Amino acid sequence: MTSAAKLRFDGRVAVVTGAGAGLGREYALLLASRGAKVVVNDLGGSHVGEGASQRAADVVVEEIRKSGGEAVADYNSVIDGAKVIDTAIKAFGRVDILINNAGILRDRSIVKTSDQDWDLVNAVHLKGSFKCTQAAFPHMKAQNFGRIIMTSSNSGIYGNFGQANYSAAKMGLVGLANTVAIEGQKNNIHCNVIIPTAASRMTEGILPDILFNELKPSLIAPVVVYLCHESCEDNGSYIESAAGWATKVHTVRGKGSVVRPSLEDPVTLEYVQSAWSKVTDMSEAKHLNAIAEASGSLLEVLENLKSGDKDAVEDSFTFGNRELILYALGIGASTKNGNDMRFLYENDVDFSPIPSFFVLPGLMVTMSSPLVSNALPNSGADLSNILHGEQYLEIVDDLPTSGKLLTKGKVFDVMDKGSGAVVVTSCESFDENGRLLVKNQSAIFVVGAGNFGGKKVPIAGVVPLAAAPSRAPDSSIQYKTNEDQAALYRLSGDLNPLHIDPNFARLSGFKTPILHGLCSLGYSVRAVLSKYANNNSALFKAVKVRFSGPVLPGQTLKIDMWKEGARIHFRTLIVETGKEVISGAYVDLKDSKAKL
Ligand SMILES: CCCCCCC[C@@H](O)CC(=O)SCCNC(=O)CCNC(=O)[C@H](O)C(C)(C)COP(=O)(O)OP(=O)(O)OC[C@H]1O[C@@H](n2cnc3c(N)ncnc32)[C@H](O)[C@@H]1OP(=O)(O)O
Repeated sequence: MTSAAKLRFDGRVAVVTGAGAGLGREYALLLASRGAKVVVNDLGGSHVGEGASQRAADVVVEEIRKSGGEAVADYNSVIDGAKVIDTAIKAFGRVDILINNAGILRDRSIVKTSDQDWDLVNAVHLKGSFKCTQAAFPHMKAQNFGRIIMTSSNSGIYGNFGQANYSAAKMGLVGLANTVAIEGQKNNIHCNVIIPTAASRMTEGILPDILFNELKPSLIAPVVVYLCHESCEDNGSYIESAAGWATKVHTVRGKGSVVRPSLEDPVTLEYVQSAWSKVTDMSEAKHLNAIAEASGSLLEVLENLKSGDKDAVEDSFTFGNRELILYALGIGASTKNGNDMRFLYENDVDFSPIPSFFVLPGLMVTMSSPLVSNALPNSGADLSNILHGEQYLEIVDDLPTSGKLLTKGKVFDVMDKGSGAVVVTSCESFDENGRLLVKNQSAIFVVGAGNFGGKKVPIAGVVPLAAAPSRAPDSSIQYKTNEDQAALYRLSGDLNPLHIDPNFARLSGFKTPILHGLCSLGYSVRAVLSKYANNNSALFKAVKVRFSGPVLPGQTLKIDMWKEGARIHFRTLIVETGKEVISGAYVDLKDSKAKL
């Protein structure tokens, strides 16, 4: 990565503040060595802002002149920015580059920070940079060229104990740069931020020796001086640099969440609490380039609230081999069964997802949002009173073995069943190309939340159960679940403590933890697939079940099946007790000529 021509600054005039030592001195020397005429500004005070001496600036000017460069000294405080810039105009007739570098430290913990400590640090860093920039700006505008650097710090970006005044000033400089960059854009005036970590009189005693020795200002200077070159197109960038390394730094914003159900609703504390994990989720954080993008996305939020889908939520779901295999293990697939290898080994030629895996995106959206509790007028729903009542899953398009799905979910129906309320949610999951892959419809039985005067019967569109034929089952398969089945299954995403924590299970009215309904569903789908589809996932179209009774981990499931054309009716019983736990259920298979 070497460039043929040396980058030059001939004809350019640069003002470097605080150039008597450290970083500023390195900038001044490098600029001068590449042909720039340099104003070496330094008040010559101590690093805590005491005293003044012309020596610091003079020494650097002398150094530049000895090497054949052109430089003048300026001893003004940066707070008198007009005077600093005037030095450049008087000596060289123009100003092209301004590196706001001067700074002091007055470290104190917040309680001990005096007004004077606060004012002085902010005055030198923030006001000084403002005053110098303000004075240089009209000259740059007139010549249609300018390069301005603001010096920030990780102390501002991340905070640092004992540096409240300095942190505030350093973050203030980021804000100042943001606006100067916008105001200068049309006149080719670029303003960028450097976030240096350098060994200097300000960092001595703060950084460990081994690091301090490696943080030479000379290793940062080329990065900053490059930002000042006419060929550098960055404007409004924050560049962090240290020890011969540099990176761009971004602010990012999460995807966020609405914190009220609709435009007509107020924001309540409880709603905020229920949405908090989404508010603080940074997994889909993005950098925004302009304030217009920030306000534009707010308008979109308002439009969505206005468009009426007040209970609509969405979430992303990422999966790959690991998730598919973990799920298969969670519903009892085993390497002992050769035909299960396609679900357990990513290098198997027929590696494929067990289709019931795709209940998970819908489950995750439903459980991670306040959809269900917001659907109920009085009593809310929480993990202690919800049971999975029914599930419908339909595969719409070919299933991938990895990807990121966007799932949109909403409340579809609410019923008052007396002993409880039933909330039906419907979710659609799309791949990254916007292709609809699966539909889920779930009925959640909220124990004790009935009797609110609601209707009892479902609206059209709630997928009905289907009674099994009255003859004896055509076939049956038994699977013994493991004592730790729920402990394994929960790793696929449903972390409801009802399935693992004995105390929580008692709170929910069960003697011991019960198995996830979707785990029993997975076992049942495996039975149908193995008996009627040779474990070929591509033949699976849809499944509908009602969870009519709880299953305990360790119990044996018996799946009775009846084949009626492409529909396989089934029920699932517990062998040890004879109780039916899945009722009115069926799997619809695709025509057997479906592509494999
Ligand atoms: C995607 C989102 C997923 C959300 C997942 C939730 C998180 C998960 O971690 C939770 C779980 O996995 S829980 C485990 C799986 N589920 C179960 O074990 C529940 C088993 N079912 C029961 O115990 C009872 O059916 C019971 C208790 C549900 C109902 O029994 P009863 O109170 O005795 O009701 P009953 O008198 O039989 O019937 C009253 C009316 O309610 C309807 N109904 C009954 N069972 C239903 C069920 N499972 N789903 C939906 N509706 C149901 C009946 O039809 C009846 O209505 P109507 O009077 O109109 O005929």
